[in-house]
Amino acid sequence: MDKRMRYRRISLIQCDIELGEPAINERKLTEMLQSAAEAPEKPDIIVLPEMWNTGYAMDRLTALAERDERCGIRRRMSELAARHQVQIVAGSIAEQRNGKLYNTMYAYNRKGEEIASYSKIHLFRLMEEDKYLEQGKALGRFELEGLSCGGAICYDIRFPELSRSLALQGVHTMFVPAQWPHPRLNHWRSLLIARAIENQMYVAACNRVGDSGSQAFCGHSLIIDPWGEIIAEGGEEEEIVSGVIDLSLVHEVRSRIPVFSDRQPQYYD
Ligand SMILES: O=C(O)CCC(=O)C(=O)O
Repeated sequence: MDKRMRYRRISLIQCDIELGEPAINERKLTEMLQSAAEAPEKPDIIVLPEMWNTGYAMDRLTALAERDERCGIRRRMSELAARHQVQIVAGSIAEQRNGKLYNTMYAYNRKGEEIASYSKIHLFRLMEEDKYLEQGKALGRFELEGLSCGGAICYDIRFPELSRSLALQGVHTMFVPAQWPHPRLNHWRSLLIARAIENQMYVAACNRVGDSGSQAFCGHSLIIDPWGEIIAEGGEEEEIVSGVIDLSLVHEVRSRIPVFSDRQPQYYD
C-alpha cells in the first residue's frame, strides 16, 4: 500500500461548550482547529464534538440552531478546511431544516467542499432529544481521500447494528462526535472499544469536557485501532488528542479473524 495512502493523522478537538452561545463556541472551536491545523505534525483529519454550536440548550434551539439559508457555520467550516487544506469532520451542530431541528454532522474535504452529512438517528431521551429533534433517516457513509468513513453521534454507539451496518457497507473508520457525561465514562470507553473490535475498524471519538447544569462531561476522546488497542486518549480537560492510523491494519485484522465471512445472518433478526 502506498505510504501516503496508508497512514492518516487524526486530531480530535476536545473542548468545553458554552450552553446556548453559538458565537462564543465557534470562536473557541475555530481557534483550537487552527492551532491543530498549524501544528508541526499537521493532521489529515480534524474532528469536532457533538452539538458544539449550542450545547443542549434544547428549549432555545429554534432560535439558536443553524439555518440552511444562513449558511453561516457551514460556510465558515468549508473556508477553514480550504484555507488549511485539511479535512474536517465538523462534529455535529444543532440545525434547522424545513422547519425541523436536527443534530447533524458535516464533513469537508481539503478543497472545502461539503462532502457528507449525517443526522443523529438514535435520539437520547435522557436529554429530551426526542422531544425537540427530528431523527435522521439515513446512515452517514463517506470517503475522505480514499478512506472509507462512517458517522455515529454519541448515543448511536449503544446500537451495535448501526456500526455493523456501516462496516458491512465497507467503512474502515468510524467518527463519533459526542457530549457523553459522567458517571458513564466506563460505558463510553467500553462501547467504543467493543465497536472497534467487533467491526475490526478504527474508531475516532471526540467528546466534550466541562459542565452544563447538573451534567459533567467526561472527555476521554479516543482513537482506537481495529484490534481494540487505544492509540490516543484524552483526559478531562480541553486538549487536542492526536494519533496516526495505519489502514493496512484493518485488512490484517480482518484476514486474521474473518468475522465478516463467518457471520450467520440467517439467525439474526
Ligand atoms: O448513552 C449515553 O449514556 C449518553 C448519550 C448522550 O449523552 C447523547 O447521545 O447525547
